[in-house]
Amino acid sequence: MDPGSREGSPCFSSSRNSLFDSDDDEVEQQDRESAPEATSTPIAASSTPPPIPGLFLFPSALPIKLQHSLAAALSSSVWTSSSNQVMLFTSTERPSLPSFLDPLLDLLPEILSPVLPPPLLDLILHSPLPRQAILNLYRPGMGITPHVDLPHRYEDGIVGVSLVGSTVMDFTHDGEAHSLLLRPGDVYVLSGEARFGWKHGIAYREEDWISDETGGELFLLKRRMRMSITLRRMKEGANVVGDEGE
Ligand SMILES: O=C(O)CCC(=O)C(=O)O
Ligand SMILES: [Fe+2]
Repeated sequence: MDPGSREGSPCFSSSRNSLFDSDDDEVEQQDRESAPEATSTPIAASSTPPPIPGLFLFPSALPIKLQHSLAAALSSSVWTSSSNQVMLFTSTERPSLPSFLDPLLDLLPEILSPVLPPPLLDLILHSPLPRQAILNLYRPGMGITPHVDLPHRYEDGIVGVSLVGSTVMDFTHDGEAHSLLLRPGDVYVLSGEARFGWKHGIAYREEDWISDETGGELFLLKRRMRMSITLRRMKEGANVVGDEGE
């Protein structure tokens, strides 16, 4: 089924450059099946977030039942074509994302409120700006090139949700690098410096070196399939498909 043809579905795009045919130098839509270049030597990742201002990790924030229902909905209604990345947008005409995302959106206040500063929380939860959801499917070996999500197109406060399998997200800035283990059910937020100043990416690998909490013992974690849901607010005027407005 093509979710784009569903009655009342949000604006839908699975084509690579529907919204991103711009000369922005940031990487946006990406082919995640093949590594664009040799991957640098991995740093052992840990589940403790690195000291990057504006990076927040909410470990195991999603109840197992919700993880399963989201993964099941993605499998049955989204990953039905060969595409492994799908973008959904809200707009005035289509103010909601698909209903299978509702339980996640409903839970976000409970997860984020105790930790995030109120203005950031407000932007993420209550902004009238249109919302975008990116749904990504990574098979073992797939990744995403280091990038900054387009700063002119998306607001601060990017929420990421990991499902099914673990991966390692790498953060780089001015020669500094950190790696963070993301487990199923984890939620992360990129804001401020972490969102605008640091690149984030996922190396094209089939396994990751992980260090335990103390930074001591290392073990190799084989990647399984991973699904992710990324939620962002689109800046004013950035939701017009085909009109870059820049
Ligand atoms: O899979 C993820 O958690 C990250 C996805 C991402 O960075 C993006 O789509 O811009
Ligand atoms: Fe990103």
